[in-house]
Amino acid sequence: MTTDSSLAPTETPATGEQPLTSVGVLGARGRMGVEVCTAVNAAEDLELVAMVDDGDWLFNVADAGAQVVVDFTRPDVVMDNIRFCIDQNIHCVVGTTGFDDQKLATIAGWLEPKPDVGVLIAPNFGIGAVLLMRFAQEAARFFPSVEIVELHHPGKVDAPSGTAARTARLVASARRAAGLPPGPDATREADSLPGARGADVEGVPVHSIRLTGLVAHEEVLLGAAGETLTLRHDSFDRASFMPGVLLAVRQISGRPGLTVGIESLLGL
Ligand SMILES: NC(=O)C1=CN([C@@H]2O[C@H](COP(=O)(O)OP(=O)(O)OC[C@H]3O[C@@H](n4cnc5c(N)ncnc54)[C@H](O)[C@@H]3O)[C@@H](O)[C@H]2O)C=CC1
Ligand SMILES: O=C(O)C1=N[C@H](C(=O)O)C[C@H](O)C1
Repeated sequence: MTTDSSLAPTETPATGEQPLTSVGVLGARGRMGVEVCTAVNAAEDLELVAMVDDGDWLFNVADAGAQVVVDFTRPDVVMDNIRFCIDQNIHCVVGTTGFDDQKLATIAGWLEPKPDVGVLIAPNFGIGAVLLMRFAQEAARFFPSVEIVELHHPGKVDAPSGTAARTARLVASARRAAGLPPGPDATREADSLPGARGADVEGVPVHSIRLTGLVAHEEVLLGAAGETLTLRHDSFDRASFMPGVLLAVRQISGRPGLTVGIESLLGL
């Protein structure tokens, strides 16, 4: 195991005499699951011991002795998977989206009697996306207008994206802390078609685009008198998420309890 936060996906820390960390992947046949299995297989300090997808026996991960489970499944099944892992004393690294405060509180409750088990839930493992969220949070109080556009492949099951929802919440919270209204400074009252101004996440409009050819992209547009600032992140390939996923897999056993986002792992 390493605490090295170096993020090159192909870089494998020297293992010496250290035992391998056993990893199980849930959603192993999905777009992200396939990529995670490849990344774990390529890491010399990790061992892929179980690949589970819909219809497979979930106990496979426990039977195979997984110490860490990585979940990239669906918002409607992920809570059951996390509950199972906690019950089995297996650490959990979760990329699946769809978490609100209530679900996070439920997981924290499940973890109470299990002080050694770690669950990390990150709406985005891409380093650039994490930085985009941080930059948006920093910029929010300087601009009266802020809107978010997220753009994804058409197979995505949820909208808005978990990343966009979290970005909006972080922006709204930064604005509240500065004594500002959540934004935007434009009205929705004259909209002739419902939805024309996007979804409202804590007062921040979020617009979702689904387009063949895209992978995962987000823009935060901020406006003030006579100027705009556009922050944009693009994941052109799912490989972009793997350094963050592997970092979390390597660190989770040293981080018991619930962690949201990989910011703290990156020293942010
Ligand atoms: N946090 C991050 O950085 C990222 C998060 N995601 C999120 O990850 C999730 C999965 O995304 P994709 O891989 O694109 O979806 P996908 O639809 O390609 O894959 C999901 C897989 O989960 C499987 N599955 C469904 N129910 C299951 C169950 N009960 N047990 C085990 N496997 C089950 C499906 O059969 C499928 O193979 C989504 O919520 C997405 O938003 C995606 C990319 C990056
Ligand atoms: O489904 C995806 O593809 C992605 N999902 C995550 C999200 O909803 O934010 C992360 C990234 O945007 C890719």
